[in-house]
Amino acid sequence: MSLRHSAGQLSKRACSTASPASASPALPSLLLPKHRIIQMRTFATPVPPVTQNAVGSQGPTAMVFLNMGGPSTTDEVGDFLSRLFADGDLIPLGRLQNYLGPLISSRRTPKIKKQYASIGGGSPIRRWSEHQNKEMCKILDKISPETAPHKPYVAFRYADPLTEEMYKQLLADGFGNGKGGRAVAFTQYPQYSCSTTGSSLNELWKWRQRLEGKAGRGTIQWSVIDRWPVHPGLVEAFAKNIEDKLSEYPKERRDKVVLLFSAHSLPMSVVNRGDPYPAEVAATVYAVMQRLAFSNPYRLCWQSQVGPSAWLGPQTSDSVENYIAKGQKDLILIPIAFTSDHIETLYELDQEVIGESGHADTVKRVESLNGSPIFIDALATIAKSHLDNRVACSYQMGLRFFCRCGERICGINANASFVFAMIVGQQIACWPIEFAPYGCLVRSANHESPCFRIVTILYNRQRSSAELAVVKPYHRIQVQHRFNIADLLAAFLQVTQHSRP
Ligand SMILES: C=CC1=C(C)c2cc3[nH]c(cc4nc(cc5[nH]c(cc1n2)c(C)c5CCC(=O)O)C(CCC(=O)O)=C4C)c(C)c3C=C
Ligand SMILES: [Fe+2]
Repeated sequence: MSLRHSAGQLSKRACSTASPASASPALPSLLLPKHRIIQMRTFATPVPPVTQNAVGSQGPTAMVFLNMGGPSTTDEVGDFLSRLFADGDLIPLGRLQNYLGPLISSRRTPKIKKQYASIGGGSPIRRWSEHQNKEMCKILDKISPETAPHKPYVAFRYADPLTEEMYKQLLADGFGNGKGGRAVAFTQYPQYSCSTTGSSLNELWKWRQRLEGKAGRGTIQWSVIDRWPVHPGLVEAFAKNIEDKLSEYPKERRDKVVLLFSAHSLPMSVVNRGDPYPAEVAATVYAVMQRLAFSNPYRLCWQSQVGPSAWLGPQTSDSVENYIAKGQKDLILIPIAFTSDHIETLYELDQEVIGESGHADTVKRVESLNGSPIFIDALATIAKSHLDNRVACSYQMGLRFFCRCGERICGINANASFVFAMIVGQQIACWPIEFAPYGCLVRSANHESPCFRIVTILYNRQRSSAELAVVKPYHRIQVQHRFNIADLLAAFLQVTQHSRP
């Protein structure tokens, strides 16, 4: 079997035709030498893709843009903030979430309303997201006819259209409901954070379970584009906008303009648990500078911290102040972690940082990617290679447990005696259940995710052994193998290291 077949296909096959025993060979293979693992891949049988029409296309394909969203009008600010402060993936308030969340959001609403009023009465993110997705789908129809037609959908975490609304629309449009069909969840955060993309995926998965969890066969086959921090098209789009802005400075000063990349900050508590976002943002910055042949001095700084806790620095506003105080007044601000304009570019950077710098003629900001044709082409290229590769998600997703971001979601405490595993293609990822991704899934009747084949491993702490059980909906757990949990984890790490494409 080609590695390129999606785990979704594997899971569908396993669920619809096989007894639990048919899923077992992949796991023992982890304990085998590498050549045996590769051999096993070639034995498996390819599964034809789901087709929804009779003319040979695998389409339609739903292309679902995930993002946080923003209030389109000032009247929506209250709801936007109350959803945002209710999200424990973004702002973990523990047991006090339901009490403190509404309190903080209602206190914050008047101030934030004024900010949205001053940028034209709302966030442009919905307009840009719909435009970018529509244009990307037009390109995809041309470059990927085998998965056409591509249908654009937007799922926001805190504003309309919410994930629930998008999912219901998908079902109304003929996806799922026994017909299967393919949908790609395409995060619009280029760099992965558990607080952003992670939160959107958990929300998507929650609604998938609610709306399709009991549907059985013919549910939507999901796969995920979870990050794309150094895609050449993204890098080119940023670089082009920077070159355009640099050209506004007189030639003799141009090389000395300091490029100040600015990304939304993260609380240090999130950084310290290993969230990949800071490293991925830095990777984008370095790739852009490489493309610019390091034409200018540059720095990365962080903006928009909220509340009194420690956040990743230096703060963008402090950096600008310091450079100006030292006589460096030619500065270009480059928002590097968001793909369209929003309150942090239009209000915080333009009005606060630049407006209050006293040097609005020499401190400038590059255009956000918004309608950039280079950027929209890049989106199409990223989507095309994802569709071609038929992988469920990036390898990085399997290591999500290292940053412990599933701990809270799962609601199972750290002493839980379960290990959770998923098979991604022919790979296996596993981790203590309290760190499992899509934690809600573990509690659901149907142990199958949109992307992954799920197996559960019951871990017996006293015996330090584990029992692999394939959990089928409405079936008793069937124990199939016993093995040492340390071996299993070691094998997992070995497999992921050796079998990257
Ligand atoms: C990559 C971008 C972002 C990361 C990472 C991120 C993390 C993060 N944000 C908060 C708290 C708030 N963010 C708010 C607004 C907001 N955040 C981002 C992007 C990221 N946030 C954007 C683009 C926006 C604005 C949306 C728009 O206008 O379209 C807000 C609300 C505004 C406010 O009250 O100041 C809060 C609150 C945390 C705690 C966090 C990391 C854990
Ligand atoms: Fe934020």
